[in-house]
Amino acid sequence: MTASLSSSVYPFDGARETLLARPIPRVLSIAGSDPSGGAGIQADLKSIAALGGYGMAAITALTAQNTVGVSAVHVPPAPFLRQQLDAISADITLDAVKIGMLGDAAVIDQVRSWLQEVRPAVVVLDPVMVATSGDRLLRESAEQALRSLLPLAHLITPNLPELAMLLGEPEAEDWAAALDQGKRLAAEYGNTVLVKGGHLPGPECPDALVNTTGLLSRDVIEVSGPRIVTPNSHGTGCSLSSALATVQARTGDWEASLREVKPWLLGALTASEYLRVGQGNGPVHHFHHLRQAASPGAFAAKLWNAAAPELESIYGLEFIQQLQSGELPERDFNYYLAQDAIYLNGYSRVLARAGALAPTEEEQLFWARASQQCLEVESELHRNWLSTRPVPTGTGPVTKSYVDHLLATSASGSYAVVLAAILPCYWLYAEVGQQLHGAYVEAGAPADHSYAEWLKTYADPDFAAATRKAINLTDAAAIAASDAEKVAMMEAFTQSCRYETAFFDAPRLFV
Ligand SMILES: Nc1ncnc2c1ncn2[C@@H]1O[C@H](COP(=O)(O)OP(=O)(O)O)[C@@H](O)[C@H]1O
Ligand SMILES: Cc1ncc(COP(=O)(O)O)c(N)n1
Repeated sequence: MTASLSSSVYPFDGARETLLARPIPRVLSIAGSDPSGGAGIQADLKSIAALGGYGMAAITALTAQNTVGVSAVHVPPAPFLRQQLDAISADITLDAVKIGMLGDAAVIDQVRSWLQEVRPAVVVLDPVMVATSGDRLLRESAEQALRSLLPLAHLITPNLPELAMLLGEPEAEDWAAALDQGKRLAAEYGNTVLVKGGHLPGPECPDALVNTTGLLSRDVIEVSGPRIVTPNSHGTGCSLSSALATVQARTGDWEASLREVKPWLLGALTASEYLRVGQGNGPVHHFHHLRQAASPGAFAAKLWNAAAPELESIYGLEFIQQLQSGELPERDFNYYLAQDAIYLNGYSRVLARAGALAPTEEEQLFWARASQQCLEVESELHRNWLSTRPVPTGTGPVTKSYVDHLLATSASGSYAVVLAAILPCYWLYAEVGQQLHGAYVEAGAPADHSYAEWLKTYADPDFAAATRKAINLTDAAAIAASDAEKVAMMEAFTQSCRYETAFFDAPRLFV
């Protein structure tokens, strides 16, 4: 039983593969090479790394170019691009894909059929046609083929000439006309369009996410910023699109991604003067922020490494295996539920404490809501699950120790340390829940499974979103924390992880 069970509960290669957490997103750029390092895959790899991702590149075309212009383009045989793409996707899970220069229709065909097969979770398409210098990077005859790629992208990031060309219209002359075109393109292909203001005059340089299907909080989300007076705009479009792909894989939220990427790009444009590369339109400084702060996602990645062995232990527990197979004795399940209700009451107080310590109103609201939801789940447990069962009433030893640990941390720890103690209950529970629910669905969602109703509660997208947010807030708190505080965060986090495991194992020991 154990063998077949572990393969169904545990479809991936150990706890290393996680369904929710992408602290270091694996991002593939499918683009052309710019040997001067400012645009194309070179800009993409720098941008992906600058935003905390792991970058990969499948090269569609080689250009001979510098900051002044493009002198030659060589497109290798398209089937070889397909070999590159297959080699990557056969081995590596891709959290996001960014597509840039494609060169010609044969290349586009290969990319299209590969995308149709692999269906990456995040696809950002920068429909590169003409370089800043005015040189063509896509054959005119391939423009129709490029349109056929649009339905396979989640986000399209055309500049104004590209937006006009995709619609077959004259170029927009002001921001209102550009937004109007963006809306029409988004409606035509059912995806999100990023309308970019780089090619318009004026002191402001706005960008806007446009989607008319209700995916965003509004049809148009504008993020403005000052226009930097600089000739160094070579590769801004490439850098923006690959940075967005990376952050989107981490946050799952286009608006939040743009709000994170836009200031970074402004910093890169502002600091471009320090690079002194070339005589023409120089590149931007992708790593301008490096000395100022640790990269986003880095601390969350460390936490995840600490949690991975614990997750492995959880999947090995008899309780989890029996819950999955349906063979869990009812009295064990009842004990678990009763302890969970007691735990949630204590946990809710600690979430409220996080709200009290939060540095911004937005974070305060997030934790205050979480605290309230926790009490609501507790009363639902009593109403729907515990009222009809014979359950022990006292607080078990593991529940007591876990809640005491959380309360002690919340009494004396900083905001960052409290978040680190809180996080495993979100993260490990969400991971275990997704695995259990996934395995249940894979087994055909049998209605006669003793715990079918319970397993179904694990498929809650709101909880997954809240977990992602809790991870990001903890990571952000770590960036602002001192070294000593980071050590305390790691201790609080690992201790809570151990209690998570012990909590699932408690029915075996104490019933
Ligand atoms: N001078 C500038 N100052 C500030 N942001 C800029 C400037 N030029 C371009 N950007 C930003 O760079 C990104 C790329 O924009 P754009 O130049 O319109 O596209 P592309 O590089 O594809 O031609 C956008 O986010 C845009 O707002
Ligand atoms: C290989 C390659 N890909 C894309 C661009 C466009 O970059 P930009 O529009 O910023 O000049 C470029 N110049 N070279």
